Amino acid sequence: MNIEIGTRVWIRDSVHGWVAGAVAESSRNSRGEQVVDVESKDGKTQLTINNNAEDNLPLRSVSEGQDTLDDLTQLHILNEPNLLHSIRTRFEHKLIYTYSGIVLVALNPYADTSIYSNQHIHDYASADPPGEPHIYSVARAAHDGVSNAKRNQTIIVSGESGAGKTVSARHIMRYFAVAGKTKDNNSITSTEERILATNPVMEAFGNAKTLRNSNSSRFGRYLQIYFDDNNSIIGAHIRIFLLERSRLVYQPQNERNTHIFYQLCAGIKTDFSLKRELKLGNADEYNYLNQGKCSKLPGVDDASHFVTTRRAMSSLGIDNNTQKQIFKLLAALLHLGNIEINQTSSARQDASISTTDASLLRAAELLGVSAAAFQKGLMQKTIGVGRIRAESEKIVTSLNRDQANIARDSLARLIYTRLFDWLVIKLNSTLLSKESGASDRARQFVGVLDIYGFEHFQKNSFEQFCINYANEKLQQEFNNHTFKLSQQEYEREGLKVSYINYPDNHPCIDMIESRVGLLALLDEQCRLPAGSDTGLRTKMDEILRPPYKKALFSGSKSSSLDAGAFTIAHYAHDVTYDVDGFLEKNRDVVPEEHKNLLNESQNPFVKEVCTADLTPTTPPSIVSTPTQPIRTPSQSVRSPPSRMSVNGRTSVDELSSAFNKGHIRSPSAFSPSWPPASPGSPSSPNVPTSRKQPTLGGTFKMSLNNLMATINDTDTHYIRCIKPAGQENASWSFDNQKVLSQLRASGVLETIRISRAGYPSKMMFDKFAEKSRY
Ligand SMILES: Nc1ncnc2c1ncn2[C@@H]1O[C@H](COP(=O)(O)OP(=O)(O)OP(=O)(O)O)[C@@H](O)[C@H]1O
Repeated sequence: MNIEIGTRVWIRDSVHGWVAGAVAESSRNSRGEQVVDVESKDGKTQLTINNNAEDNLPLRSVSEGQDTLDDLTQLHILNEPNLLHSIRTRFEHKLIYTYSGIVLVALNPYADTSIYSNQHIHDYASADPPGEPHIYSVARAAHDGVSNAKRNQTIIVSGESGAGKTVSARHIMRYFAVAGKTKDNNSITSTEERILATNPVMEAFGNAKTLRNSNSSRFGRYLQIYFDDNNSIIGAHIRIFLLERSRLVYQPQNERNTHIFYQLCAGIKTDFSLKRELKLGNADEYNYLNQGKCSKLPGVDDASHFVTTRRAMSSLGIDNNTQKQIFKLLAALLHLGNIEINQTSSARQDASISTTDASLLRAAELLGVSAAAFQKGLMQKTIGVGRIRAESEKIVTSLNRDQANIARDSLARLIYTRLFDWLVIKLNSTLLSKESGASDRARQFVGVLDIYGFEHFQKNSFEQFCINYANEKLQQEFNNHTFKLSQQEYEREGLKVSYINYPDNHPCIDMIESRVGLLALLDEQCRLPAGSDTGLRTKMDEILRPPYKKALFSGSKSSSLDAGAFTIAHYAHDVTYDVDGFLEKNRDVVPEEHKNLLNESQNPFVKEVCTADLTPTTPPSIVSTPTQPIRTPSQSVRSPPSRMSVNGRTSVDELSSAFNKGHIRSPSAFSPSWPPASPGSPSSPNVPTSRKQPTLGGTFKMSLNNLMATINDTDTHYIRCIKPAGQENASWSFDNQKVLSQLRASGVLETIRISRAGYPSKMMFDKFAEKSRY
């Protein structure tokens, strides 16, 4: 390969990612390799051209209009810097959406753009929709898939925290609510109103202020919107994933608990009777709300949000009385967090709680349990020797203060998770009721998946592992889909491409979920009487290293990390995890005392939420009509229908069945016991998990596979949200490095790699002919 003088190229830059340059000089070294001097705004850079010229010195697109293309696959020279440059140039023109083949890249402007009016929806829903990329064109394509092709659709919205997933999902939901109406009659029917009302409710209970986003979703959600024969919306169904529970009892500096608690404290200030009944004060009086030191946020009116949440709950069939019961449970949690746990002066330093502790009395009253039983339940743990067959085989011991604090927090987390799951079941029963016959009329659905993006922090634990595992599964689905589309396109064009070597992340998924994979090893340790995190780490070295040693699994790369660290080479990034706490979180066992306490409650609502056999609503089982693939807004061809049927079981189902088998645990499949607990503490009884007892990792795997089965039966549309601004979230700000790392992690660049494996450059024939004349 010889690069000529004058060739316009990109060179790597540590600050900007890539900078533009041109080859100024060229020579050969003693090995015969070409050496070039590239001139850029920063001066001259010398580079040796080897076999990786495409990566070292990518060519710059210079043709007119290439830097504002609305579909990046039309780039004459498809490479990372050209793609970045185009996205950036469009963003500077205030164009936040760009197609990259089957993916809509959505940049968060952190500013009002006035492109989401009802008029815009009608325009994109019309017979002659605008060609400009928009989230509404993706929604439109999904709508067409349902109404014309009669196939189920999924819109996968992904991206890092603050990238705009929730806002995008809201826009998609609004599109469906408004698109079916005429321009003159925009009145939304009660069905659509109810679907939109799920947003304030789910966000109040599942979103929180974090450092990265003031309205961060602390769970994943798959919302299925159902259509009847006439293509009218008749209802919806929500599945939830991975609710973050640690936030309930602990918030880092400048972060908050879920919004509902602050809304409740602010909202009942003028409702004296409710305030008296709940005995609640200001949010900053509660340990579970004040740790982040931002219980009041400038510009946020929690009281008015409370009104919105209540109104939304009412329209979803949660009447005032039930709302009051919910608030009582929330208030009980706040009082629970304020119980003062001391230690006795005895040699054993047992935990002690005063019988007159006001918070204990209030929490006990609101939960409908006797204060004495409550006090006892928080200070003791029951352990058994071997398999417990009789009461007499149980040993009750006292906890010390730290252990009692952990027990108290784990009870709070359990109650909140159950409440969240109960709420989802409640909403689902209203969104698509069997009684009204709506579920029988359901024909197709559009699913909107709003899921957390890939995570790699300084310290990564079981939570990050689960999230990244979920992202691996989605990436695999994406790779297969993109690969199939490329093949179909080549076939259509009559091109013979015998083999495309695309990057397949199957080995990584296999390492996690195969019969001797990481999850199996984890479950095995959980079932061993002497199982431990270090035991797991040793097993991983023995079993995972040999087959996967090269790229996928390795011990810690950094000597500063302890022996518990291990690294997985994920498709997006290498992530080093800390094995500490994996067993504990995977077991997620509820202490005997907590089961007893909740079982003895005299409050019917507490019993219903915390101990009853929650029977979840299931979405109608609908199989997509096998038809010819349809086209996306960017003219890509959809994947052929798969033979899998829609799996009606929800994540809630799966854990509920675990519950039915006699284990009181959260029915949310993805609500692991986030916070680390000290070994041997009441929340981490070092008892082996029985074979029948489902583990969180196992349930998570099953739920992910169910989700994948659902998605695989649908035509998929991808929205990759990108947060282009730095930490301060400034409006219309674009940081090259930040965008690049998100493009890499989101799989947008993966499509390029797949394209490169086949025919990377695409040009219309007339353009090609014109260009070739020179
Ligand atoms: N299309 C948009 N136009 C203008 N502002 C936006 C847009 N999308 C997102 N934002 C802004 O960015 C903020 C964060 O967006 P959002 O809550 O949707 O992020 P997210 O990806 O769902 O984050 P998380 O994973 O933390 O839930 C919003 O509150 C809003 O201020």
